[in-house]
Amino acid sequence: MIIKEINIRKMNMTMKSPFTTSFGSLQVKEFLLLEVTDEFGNTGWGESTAFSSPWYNEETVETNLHIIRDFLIPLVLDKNFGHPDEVSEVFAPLRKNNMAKAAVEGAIWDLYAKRNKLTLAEALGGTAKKIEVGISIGIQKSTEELVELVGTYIKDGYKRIKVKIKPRNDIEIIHALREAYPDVPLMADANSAYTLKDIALLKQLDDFNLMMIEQPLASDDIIDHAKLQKELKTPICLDESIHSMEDARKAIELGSTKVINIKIGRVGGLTEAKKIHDYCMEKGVPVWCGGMLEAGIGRAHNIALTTLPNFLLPGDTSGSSRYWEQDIIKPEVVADDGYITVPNAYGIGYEPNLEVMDRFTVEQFYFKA
Ligand SMILES: O=C(O)CCC(=O)c1ccccc1C(=O)O
Ligand SMILES: [Mg+2]
Repeated sequence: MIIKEINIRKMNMTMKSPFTTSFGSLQVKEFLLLEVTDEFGNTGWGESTAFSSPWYNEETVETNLHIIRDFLIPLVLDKNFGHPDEVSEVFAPLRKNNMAKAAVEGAIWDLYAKRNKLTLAEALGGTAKKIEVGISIGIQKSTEELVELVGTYIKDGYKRIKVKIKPRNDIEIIHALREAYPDVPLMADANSAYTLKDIALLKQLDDFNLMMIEQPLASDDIIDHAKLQKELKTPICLDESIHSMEDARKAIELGSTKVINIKIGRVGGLTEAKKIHDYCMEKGVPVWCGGMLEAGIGRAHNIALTTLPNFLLPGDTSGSSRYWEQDIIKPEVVADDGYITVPNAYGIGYEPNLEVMDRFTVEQFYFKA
């Protein structure tokens, strides 16, 4: 397939409610969408998961725009690819900037699947017809409000509840949630808010039968996580620390993690995500699909990835309506009793809703071979 046209949309959408983590609060979401077109007029869509500011990782919407326009597009425009894995190869000499790479590679994966009359899930080798999903809940104003909110999501049927914790907003809320919901599959995500000085406090979490604790220590660490895991019964799951299959290998060899959260953007695209998945499967380490508060295009990519067999735990991919008044795809993603049905249509399986997309597009950049 020859990449003939690329259109970048800079989007600005406001979420229904702010999402608060240990590193800050987010409600207005700026992000990039990419549409690629081949020599026959087939199209594919990708979404960048970088935020406006570099607090989750070092990338931003603006750095992604710079890297995509000035470095990645010249490597793909008017070039011929037999398979999207080759895109990942041509991007490899450029260091990091994984979310920028993933947005371009993701659009080409969708295009590839459509051209070959496959669903994106099939193109990846996934077989699940429906996926189990959980929900990730930000820090709330009070413990009472959190307990109530969690109750509504349990009623909705979400298969796993994840709550954000940070110092002084941890043991008390987990204790309250366990009192209210003794048996619900529950986990906590610290987004790197702790250090090894907090071992005694983190050990208290062992009393609450959590499925796992996500990224308790520094965002670039795998050494201290190994030390912490030796002290904890609760399994550690790494998010921020894993950018590649090599990172996954090292973390698993060191004993820093027992579960891995795979985010397509963080690892540089679906090709690398699949490599991490396959490596973890071989090692008996379960994975699940993380989320970056995506709009419909990114959400659709997450659903396709989750159909691979080692996605053994419910991920963060909730339905569109949990985030947006109106999503940018048709139909919207629906989570029903904690299940999302994998779409049958070719490629990502959802159509772009151009009317809604246009409404939230603030700028476009068009490239033609
Ligand atoms: O609902 C989602 O998309 C996942 C939300 C989430 O947990 C998250 C959202 C923004 C940045 C980081 C994270 C995370 O998984 O750490
Ligand atoms: Mg996380």
